Amino acid sequence: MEKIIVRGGKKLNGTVKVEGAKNAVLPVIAASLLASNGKSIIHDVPALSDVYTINEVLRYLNAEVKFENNTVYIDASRELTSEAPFEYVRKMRASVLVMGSLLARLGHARVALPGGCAIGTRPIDQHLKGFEAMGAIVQVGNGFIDAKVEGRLKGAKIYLDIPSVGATENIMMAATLAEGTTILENCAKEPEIVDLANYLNSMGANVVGAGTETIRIEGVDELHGAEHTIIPDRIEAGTFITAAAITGGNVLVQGAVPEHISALIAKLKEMGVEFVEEKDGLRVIAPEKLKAVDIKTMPYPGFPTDMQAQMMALLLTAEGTSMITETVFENRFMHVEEFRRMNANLKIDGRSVIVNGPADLQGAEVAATDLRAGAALVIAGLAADGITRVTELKHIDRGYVNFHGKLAALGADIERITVEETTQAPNTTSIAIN
Ligand SMILES: CC(=O)N[C@H]1[C@@H](OP(=O)(O)OP(=O)(O)OC[C@H]2O[C@@H](n3ccc(=O)[nH]c3=O)[C@H](O)[C@@H]2O)O[C@H](CO)[C@@H](O)[C@@H]1O
Ligand SMILES: C=C(OP(=O)(O)O)C(=O)O
Repeated sequence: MEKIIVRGGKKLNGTVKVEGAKNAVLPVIAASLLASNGKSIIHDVPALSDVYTINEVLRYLNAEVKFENNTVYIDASRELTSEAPFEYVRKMRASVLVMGSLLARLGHARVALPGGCAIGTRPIDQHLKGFEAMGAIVQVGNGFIDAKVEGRLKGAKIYLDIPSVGATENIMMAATLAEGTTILENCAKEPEIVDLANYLNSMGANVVGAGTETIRIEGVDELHGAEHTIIPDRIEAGTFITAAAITGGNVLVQGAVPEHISALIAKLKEMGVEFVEEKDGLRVIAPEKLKAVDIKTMPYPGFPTDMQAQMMALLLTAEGTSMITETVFENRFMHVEEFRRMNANLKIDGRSVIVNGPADLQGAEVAATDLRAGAALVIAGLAADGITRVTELKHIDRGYVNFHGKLAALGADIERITVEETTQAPNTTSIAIN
C-alpha cells in the first residue's frame, strides 16, 4: 500500500507548473474517435491514470493510440468496434463520453452502465435524452446502455434539465456528424466545453456558442484528425493556490488562467489572500491570518464543486465560522469524517457544512475518499501539527501528476512511501513500517 506522509508547518514558496486539464483531455480523446481519416495529435496531456484508462478504451475500440512526452497520437481511421465494457467504465465514469462519438460515427454504441460513486449517484439521463432526440433508440439492460440509429443521427433542439458537463460534451460530439442542425440549450459553460468545441472545429466540425448557454452545431459528413493543445488545469491550479494559502506561503502558479478561476480568486481575496498576475501565471501571497467566508458550489462560472474539499481544508484554518453549501453533487462530503480525524470541528446540516475555525489541526491517518478529498487531506496535513498519513492514493493519481513531488519542490515536508501490508492477528498492536 502507498501513503503520502506530510509533516505540517512548512511555508510553501517558489514556482509550480500546472498540467493540461484532466477534464478537458478526456472528452478531447473521446472526440478523436470521430475522425474517420487522418491522425490526431494532442499536446499537454497529463500523465494521469484517467488518461491511461481512456487511452485503453480507445485501443479496445480498435483505434491506434500512442502516448509519450505528454503528447497523445490517435489514429481512429480503422474500422472501430462499438462496445466499451464495464472494466473501463468501472475505473472511470468519463468512459461514457465515447458514446456520442461511437453513435455518430457507427450508428451504434454499447457502453457499460456507470454506477454511482463516492460523490453521488451521477445519472446520465440527460446524455440519453439528447441521443434519443437525435433519433437514437436507447435501451438499458443487463448493465449496458445500448444506443442505435438507422442511418445518421438527426439534428434536434435539445434542452438540458441541468447544465451537465458530460451531457453537453456527449451530445455536442454526437451532433457534429448528425444530419442538420442541433441546438443545445441550458448547456454547461465550463472552459473544458470550449476546449472541446475548439478541437471539434479543428477536426472540421461546425460548433458555435460553446461557453454560452446555447450551442449550435451544424452537422457535417465527416471529420478528420487534428492537432490540439489542452488548456491548463484550473482545478490543479486552484489546488496549489489553496495549498500556498494554508501555509502562509508565496507561490507562482505557472499556467493558471485567472478568468477560469475567478469565483475561487474572489473568495480567496475575501479571505485576505493577495494575487498578482504575472506574465506566465498567477502569484498567490497568503496573509498571516485567513478570514472565514461562505461558499456555495454552482455550475461554471460559479464556485467549482471540484474545489469544495480543498476549500474546506483552507476554511478550517480561517478565523470564524464559514458555511459551505454543495449544490452540484448530493453526497460530496465524505471528506468531513476524515477531517474530523484531524480534529476539525465540522457540522453537516443537509447540503451544507458549518466550519468552525480556526481548528487546531492534528496529523492523523486518513483516507482519500475521492480525488479532490485526497488533495484536500494533504493540504490540511500541510497546516496540521504532527504527521498526516494519507492512504487510497489511487484517487489522487486520477487527477494529479506527482502531487507530493510538486509540493516537496515548494518546500513541503512530504514524501510518498510504499508500506508492506501485513496480515495481523487480532488484538496485536499495529506496526508502522517506514
Ligand atoms: C470528467 C469530468 O469532466 N468531470 C467533471 C464533470 O463531471 P460530470 O460531467 O459527470 O458532471 P455533470 O455536470 O454531468 O453533473 C452535474 C450534476 O448533474 C447530475 N446529472 C448529470 C447528468 C445527467 O444526465 N443527469 C444528472 O442528473 C449529476 O448527478 C450531478 O449532480 O463535471 C462535474 C461538475 O462540474 C465535475 O465535478 C467533474 O470533475
Ligand atoms: C469528480 C471529478 O472527476 P470525475 O468526473 O472524473 O469523477 C473531479 O475531477 O473532481
